[in-house]
Amino acid sequence: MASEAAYRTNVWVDWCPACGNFGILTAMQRALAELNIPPDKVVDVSGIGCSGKTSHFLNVNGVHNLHGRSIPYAEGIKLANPELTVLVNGGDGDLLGIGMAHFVALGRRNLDIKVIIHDNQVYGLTKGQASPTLRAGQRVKSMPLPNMQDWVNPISVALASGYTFVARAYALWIDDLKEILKAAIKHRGAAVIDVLQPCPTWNNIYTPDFYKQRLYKLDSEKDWDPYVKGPDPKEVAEKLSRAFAKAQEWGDRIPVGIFYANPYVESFVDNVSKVNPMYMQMSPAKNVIAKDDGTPIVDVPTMRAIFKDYIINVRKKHN
Ligand SMILES: Cc1ncc(C[n+]2csc(CCOP(=O)(O)OP(=O)(O)O)c2C)c(N)n1
Ligand code: SF4
Ligand SMILES: [Mg+2]
Repeated sequence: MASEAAYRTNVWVDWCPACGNFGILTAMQRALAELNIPPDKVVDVSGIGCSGKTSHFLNVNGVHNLHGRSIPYAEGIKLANPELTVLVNGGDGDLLGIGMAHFVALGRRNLDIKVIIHDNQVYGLTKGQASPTLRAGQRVKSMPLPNMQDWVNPISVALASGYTFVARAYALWIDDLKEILKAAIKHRGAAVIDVLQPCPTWNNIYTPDFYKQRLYKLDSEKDWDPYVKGPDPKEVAEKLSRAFAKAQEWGDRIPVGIFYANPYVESFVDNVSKVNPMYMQMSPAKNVIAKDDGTPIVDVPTMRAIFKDYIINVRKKHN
């Protein structure tokens, strides 16, 4: 097993004291260490926000990207080099506000990327405005008036978008979060973990005390089993309905754990491999793109040969 320290950078972690992001960072470092994934085989793409700084603090390849655009950037990385473990760390504003369309599109594609939502219900970096996960009528301390818009439920949106691994965790329950992260990373397909993350600086509603009184683990429910056991549409429908029903619980009791996991849906990489059987051996990152003198290599005959049969079959089907 690699050591947790191998995933730490020597950059000063400048989040506020007691910020829930510390728990998320530690859980990620431990999960990667326990899975023994070398840092150079992992990429973390993050957006803009306090959460966006994660890519500086996790010792893997990192991209601190444009606000809301981490998912398409991560998709490009994964498609160019499908052997990498690709993580996205973003805020609730970054992923469910400005970046929402990309969030939905990733679920639909089921591309093997792990999205970690730092869900603090505020725009932390810009001083505590309401984010898309703050409920209507709520007013955190920097808001002059209560929130006029209602929330989006990240679990319901993820289930409806087609994510094949959907979970919620709590940033201060580091061991549980670590285990969920490990399961998400091992899952072949698009995964999302909505991490409830206290922001002690701006969010005076969703505090550790609030969560302590309400959170319960889905695992503790009798007969809770979120994993689909086979490619049976009836079972899929039943597991999805249960997950949707659980996602509506947000009050005196708030569930955390894995809501839904379906390993039987083909990932986008599997689908691309069907179109191009040489994809894994010849993914874009493996291609030599220039000669020693810098002249670009465009190997049209090889590409044509790879796609010929596929194109003939498609034409036959549509003629
Ligand atoms: C295109 C663009 N619009 C707006 C901003 C301003 N901005 C910076 S961070 C942020 C929101 C951060 O909130 P969230 O994504 O929830 O992250 P947190 O700070 O809470 O971790 C906004 C609106 C920006 N940087 N770029
Ligand atoms: S503002 Fe909130 S989310 Fe940002 S670092 Fe401080 S406590 Fe964390
Ligand atoms: Mg936020």
